[in-house]
Amino acid sequence: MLQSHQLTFSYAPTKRFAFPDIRCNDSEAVLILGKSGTGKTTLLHLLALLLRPENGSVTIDQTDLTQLPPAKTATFRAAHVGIIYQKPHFVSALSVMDNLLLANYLAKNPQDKNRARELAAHLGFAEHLNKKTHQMSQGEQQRVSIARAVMNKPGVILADEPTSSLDDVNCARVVALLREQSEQIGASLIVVTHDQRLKDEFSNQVIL
Ligand SMILES: Nc1ncnc2c1ncn2[C@@H]1O[C@H](COP(=O)(O)OP(=O)(O)OP(=O)(O)O)[C@@H](O)[C@H]1O
Repeated sequence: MLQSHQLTFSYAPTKRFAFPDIRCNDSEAVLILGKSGTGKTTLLHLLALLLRPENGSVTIDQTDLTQLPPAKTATFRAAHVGIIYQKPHFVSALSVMDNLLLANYLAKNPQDKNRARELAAHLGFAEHLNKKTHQMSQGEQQRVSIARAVMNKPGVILADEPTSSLDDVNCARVVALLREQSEQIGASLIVVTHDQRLKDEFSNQVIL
């Protein structure tokens, strides 16, 4: 379960954001819609504590992230939050398999090759596990991103514009996979986007 309360953030005194509260129960999904520049990525980064809010709190599975000592934040995030970025960030020197296992390592969990193989088979990139990520198409890379985000069965999945660069077929496929994976592990799924194609896919919506 994810809940934010009265989050505010400033990049500069003239650029201040006060965000609506977000609540997303286990196995549920919330779509956060907004035009370019309304602060969608900023909000997502606050929810993951990649940015520290000026005020307010972010609670994930009963832990208030804003109260965690900085040294514990990265490990908590790695174990409890799966993040899918608009453009996937991988370690280019590593294989697809090792990029997936890195998620386990960063969360201080045992490396689970079987889970990586299962996810790859289910998400349709089993034959690419030994490749480097740059040898895959954008749609394939997006599916690897989803697999990496759920490697540790996190309580929360945060997706930043997961579909904006995809065609309609891959857009529908990525949404279906995100929902299916989050329901399977009982995670809260938060998607931020300006992609109007997703409007009809989610009943819980927050407009920025
Ligand atoms: N590091 C930064 N320093 C100063 N201003 C920033 C910084 N990052 C973002 N901004 C500004 O804050 C505002 C919100 O940015 P943000 O990336 O959260 O918007 P967004 O809604 O995700 O936009 P888009 O849909 O275009 O990705 C923008 O006006 C942006 O210029």
